[in-house]
Amino acid sequence: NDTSMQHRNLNHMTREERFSEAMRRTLYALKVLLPREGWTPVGPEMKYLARAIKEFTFIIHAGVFIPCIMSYGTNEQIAKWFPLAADFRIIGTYAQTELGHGSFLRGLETIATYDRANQEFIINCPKITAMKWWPGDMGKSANHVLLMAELVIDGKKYGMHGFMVQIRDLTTHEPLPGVTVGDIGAKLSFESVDNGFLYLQNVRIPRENLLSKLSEVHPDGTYIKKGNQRLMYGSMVRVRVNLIAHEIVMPLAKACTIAVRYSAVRRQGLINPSKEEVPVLDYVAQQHKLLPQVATVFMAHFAAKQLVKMHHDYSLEVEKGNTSQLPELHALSAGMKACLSEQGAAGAEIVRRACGGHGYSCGSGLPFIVNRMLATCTYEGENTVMQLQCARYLIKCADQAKKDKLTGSVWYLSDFSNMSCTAQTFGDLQEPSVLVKLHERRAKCAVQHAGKKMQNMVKNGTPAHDAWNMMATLLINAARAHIMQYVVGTSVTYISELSCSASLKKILTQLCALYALHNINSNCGDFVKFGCLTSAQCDLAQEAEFNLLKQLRPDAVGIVDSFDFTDDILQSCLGAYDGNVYERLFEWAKQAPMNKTEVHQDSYQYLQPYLHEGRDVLEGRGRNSKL
Ligand SMILES: CCCCC/C=C/C(=O)SCCNC(=O)CCNC(=O)[C@H](O)C(C)(C)COP(=O)(O)OP(=O)(O)OC[C@H]1O[C@@H](n2cnc3c(N)ncnc32)[C@H](O)[C@@H]1OP(=O)(O)O
Ligand SMILES: Cc1cc2nc3c(=O)[nH]c(=O)nc-3n(C[C@H](O)[C@H](O)[C@H](O)COP(=O)(O)OP(=O)(O)OC[C@H]3O[C@@H](n4cnc5c(N)ncnc54)[C@H](O)[C@@H]3O)c2cc1C
Repeated sequence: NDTSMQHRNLNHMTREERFSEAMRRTLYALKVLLPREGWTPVGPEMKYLARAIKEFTFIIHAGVFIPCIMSYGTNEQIAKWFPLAADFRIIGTYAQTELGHGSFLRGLETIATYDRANQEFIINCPKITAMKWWPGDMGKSANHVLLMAELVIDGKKYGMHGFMVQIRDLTTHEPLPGVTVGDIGAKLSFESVDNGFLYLQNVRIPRENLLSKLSEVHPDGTYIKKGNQRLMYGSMVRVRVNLIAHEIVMPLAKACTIAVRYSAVRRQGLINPSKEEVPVLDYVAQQHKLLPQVATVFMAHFAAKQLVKMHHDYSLEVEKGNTSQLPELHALSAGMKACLSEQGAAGAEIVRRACGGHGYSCGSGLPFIVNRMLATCTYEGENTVMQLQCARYLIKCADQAKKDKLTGSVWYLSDFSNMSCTAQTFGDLQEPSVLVKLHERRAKCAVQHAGKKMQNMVKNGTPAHDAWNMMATLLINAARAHIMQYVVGTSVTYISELSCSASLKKILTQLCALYALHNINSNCGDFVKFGCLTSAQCDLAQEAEFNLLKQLRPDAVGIVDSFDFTDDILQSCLGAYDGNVYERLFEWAKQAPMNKTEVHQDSYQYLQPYLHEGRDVLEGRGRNSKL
């Protein structure tokens, strides 16, 4: 109810206005919501903040820069930098991606050369492709960067390391000498975020600015490794784990809330010619578009909770020096981020399109969500690259499964029990245990299929790297199958262990079955090819899905209401709680800057001669058109 937190109409603001407004709101919210001395980077308030501020800034500062200080800094470095960053007395970003490289980190070109005489690092972008490009909050806000650069000592390269580099004066906010920095310009979304470019030429930083938890450089230039170097990738694992909830589950929940509510209000056409126009939500085709996406919200939420728990447990182990869980966590987080962002972004577009013309209006709030979700398929590891990382782990585990009993998320690869499906009715295929088994079998076969294809190629003389490249599509499918079985399996377990009313558990179980069946029906080629289902059973799977749509239809609005988004957070004329769609759309349109005046003077000056000629002709005074 605080007017300072009320959303202005973002769609009718310029990019610069949105950038400033997001900064004002974020800092105001932090000041109001999170007392400074008690500020913690994550907590219930932050969850509220994430929901309450449709567009906020300092995402990378809070979500990546600060956690990286914790991950890569020594205790002394954390003691120095964390309090400054937590209180926004310095603003930072995570500068890794370059103009020429984003996925292939070993190709990054920014260099940090150790100058023994002065005990400094000299930072350089040797050519234009080495310029840092994309980091959020970097263009105009950040005065520091956590710069990922190749460490060089006496001409020898030591790989990517993290360096704290100040880029702007703390008094004037002007770029420091050797620093060229700015905003990269308009993007598909994140209008309020100043994703930036950063060109560094002979910028000097003290030796102490190498974040040294995992390695350090002594004054004489001696390089010391201090732990599992793969922990250097740890920040990306953490962000991938956490972004699923905030950038995939929540936006998809908003999109579903808007689309389902609108579909319950929008009447269009007839089902029974003798009856009145129906709400479009009564069309099974509309239910088939919307309800599986609603189910995806819940299943992705349950799986994400499990992944966050896994990351938390892993982090505790890392503190004890045990990094054995890292490979599995990397594979799972990379695969989950890729597959759920793919599903989520596609799902948001499906439900947007299901809202017809008004779904194309920014007044629906849907284009904002769709465009923003598209970015999740690219940042924090481009999806294809992430799916191949997941597949790399699966192929290794499949080889290991031939001699060992596997545990964790890949346990099913060493399960050689009979997995044939005996379903005789569509009801059998709504059983959670049957759906879990089907997904495990499909995943196991997909992984084995990809592995066998590569093995045969190598046996016939193809180099392993070429076999990998040529079978990439099968490997990506195996990664998707693995994640789907993980999502279905963890969701079934989560729901079974949930202490809630029987009626709620029934709905959640139906949603879980709908998610699994929609996935089966969308990939039935795999399920038949790998012998998981017969063609007749595929028909039953479709019947089972349609039956669930019918069962869930009456509760559809209640289910999305349970996401509990306020109208102010949704910012949607179609999804407002009162359902007054048309009045809200009309009011929203009238606020458009184009409607500030009845006549748009700039365009009128061009039109005027033509209008007056038309007037004269119609009033009998003018000459007829040449035509
Ligand atoms: C709200 C909006 C916020 C938006 C914020 C956005 C921020 C960003 O986008 S930050 C930039 C994100 N960029 C990336 O994610 C880059 C993706 N690329 C990579 O992570 C790596 O280049 C790679 C994993 C694709 C390749 O790594 P590389 O070492 O070059 O090569 P390999 O594939 O041979 O891997 C070697 C070895 O290391 C293991 N490994 C790789 N990554 C990780 C990791 N994150 N954690 C743990 N282990 C990792 C990999 O599995 C291999 O292991 P083995 O199979 O045992 O050899
Ligand atoms: C909104 C947004 C915010 C971002 N924020 C940050 C940030 O704060 N900090 C930061 O450092 N970066 C940030 N990034 C950059 C982001 O991390 C990179 O864009 C991402 O890692 C992909 O790298 P790239 O753009 O160089 O694409 P490339 O790596 O050039 O990939 C281009 C395409 O090539 C294909 N490809 C690449 N490698 C392979 C492979 N091995 N196998 C098969 N196909 C492949 C894929 O189709 C891929 O889409 C952000 C990006 C966006 C869009």
